[in-house]
Amino acid sequence: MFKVLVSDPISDLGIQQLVDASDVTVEKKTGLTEDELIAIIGDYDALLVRSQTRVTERIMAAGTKLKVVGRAGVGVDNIDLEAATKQGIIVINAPDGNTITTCEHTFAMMMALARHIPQAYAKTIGGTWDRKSFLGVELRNKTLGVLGMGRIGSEVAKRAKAFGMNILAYDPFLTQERAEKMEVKLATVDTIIRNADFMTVHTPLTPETHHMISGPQFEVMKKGMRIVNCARGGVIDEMALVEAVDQGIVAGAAFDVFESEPPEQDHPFLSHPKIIVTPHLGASTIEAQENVAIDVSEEVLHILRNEPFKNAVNMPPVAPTVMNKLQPYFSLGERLGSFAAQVTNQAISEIHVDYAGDLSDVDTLPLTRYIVKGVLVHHLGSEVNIVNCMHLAKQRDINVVVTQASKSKGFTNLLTVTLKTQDHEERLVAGTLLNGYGDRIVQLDKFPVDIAPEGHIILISHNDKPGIIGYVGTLLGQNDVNIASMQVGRKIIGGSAIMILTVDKAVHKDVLAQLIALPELNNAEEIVLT
Ligand SMILES: NC(=O)c1ccc[n+]([C@@H]2O[C@H](COP(=O)([O-])OP(=O)(O)OC[C@H]3O[C@@H](n4cnc5c(N)ncnc54)[C@H](O)[C@@H]3O)[C@@H](O)[C@H]2O)c1
Ligand SMILES: O=C(O)CC[C@@H](O)C(=O)O
Repeated sequence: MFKVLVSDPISDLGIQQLVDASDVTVEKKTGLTEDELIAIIGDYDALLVRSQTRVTERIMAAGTKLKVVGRAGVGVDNIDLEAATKQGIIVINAPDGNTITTCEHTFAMMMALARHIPQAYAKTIGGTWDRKSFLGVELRNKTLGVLGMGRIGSEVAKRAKAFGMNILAYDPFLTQERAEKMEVKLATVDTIIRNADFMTVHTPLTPETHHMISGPQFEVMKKGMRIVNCARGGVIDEMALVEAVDQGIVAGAAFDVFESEPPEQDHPFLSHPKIIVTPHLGASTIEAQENVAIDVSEEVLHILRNEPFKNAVNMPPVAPTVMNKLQPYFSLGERLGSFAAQVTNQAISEIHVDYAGDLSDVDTLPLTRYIVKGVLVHHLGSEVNIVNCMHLAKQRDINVVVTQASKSKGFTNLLTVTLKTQDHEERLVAGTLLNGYGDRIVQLDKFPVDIAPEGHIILISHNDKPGIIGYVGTLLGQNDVNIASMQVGRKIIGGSAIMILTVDKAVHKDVLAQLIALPELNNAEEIVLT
């Protein structure tokens, strides 16, 4: 008999199939502290949570029988995925069940913002009949900027058209073709900021999206913009937003999520007349809570019964024979994918992986998954794993093409990852596992190189002219950036060249801008491989 613990309020109807299962007993114990959970978790095979329970490393360690943690919802930021993976506990989520509900909440917020509903309500029930203070605006003919065109962003865009809005959309995976199909205009973040009347964010919180709307963006923002965040706190810089509202740049904002939840009592959003808030209610409808609970319960049953499942967000086991041969390459593959994604600036349409040498005659699918995960994780965050990455790539119209047995260029094994974009840009990164030396990147586009794929890397493209190395070294020194290693590569004297520096810490965007401004330097970008 499997024992399932439900530690957050989750829809009864949704978990009915677990309750009805003859091989499962379900117990509900909500509001437990970490220590209380640790004391009992050893008895359970599965734990079902929403967003309140923080499933920490200590809880996982105490869960000696635990096979699966199920999250009734999308975001898994309350679950320590690394600890789960280490313990061999599968973490699953329910990514589709609350999409429409959250999209509808976004509209509720947008309209409440446009028509000052919360402020007008408060005044009216307080006994003041004030019709002058609450002049609103229509959505019709306004431009809506959508940042993040995944499940929720796409549904928002679809509905915004029915309101007669013009939609500018940005997502690193949104191709021109898909944008046209969805009847939205593909735009850059900068274009959206400068032109939209309303802007709504639907991205996960990743290092790249953290404060993606902050001081510099507010400085150039179209005056009078209204902003909605029903995604994750931290995508928009809260303090910079308050300043922008006070300066009259932003006409109003509606937030369902906060950088820290619940926010402190003195959080400026809670008393600002032009900022309206809800307590993370995006997914809180009867329908969505049933949907996510049904989805997650179904998956928990599959896992407990050793049946195939689909929505795992951490690493599933790989067959031992395959594991022995491929495991040494997993980290290299993921880093090559991540490197390639970070140097590709257009929407990716194809991930081409070529295996050569020792890798030309094995079933490389598990390794391909690590590469695809590396490519996607840069933009999609911790939701991507080696189970769902192929599905996520397909959803975004990204072809994954694998070839084997091409020439290994003298290496005993060679992995070559080429990302192709809708604009026919191609970025190629090749790597090898060198006996005794570990992972190396050995080719970047047309240039042979030799880099350890780790830490902070600065990639510079420049013209092969005397003195450039000196300029770069001096500028980085002036900015307190210590160079650990440096390499230059070129095909012909005086032609285009690249310089690759590994440095000891993160490089500020300003320093990259100063590098780009140096003579003969065409571009400088930072790649971070964790
Ligand atoms: N308020 C709530 O209660 C609630 C409910 C459900 C989901 N959410 C949150 O809403 C967000 C979106 O959920 P979803 O289901 O649509 O996820 P999704 O994965 O389907 O879509 C997220 C999209 O963001 C894109 N993205 C990543 N980095 C980007 C960047 N720098 N700029 C623009 N786009 C970028 C990704 O490519 C992806 O297409 C998530 O953060 C999720 O946790 C909140
Ligand atoms: O209400 C919840 O459970 C949070 C929902 C949402 O943030 C999610 O990530 O699914």
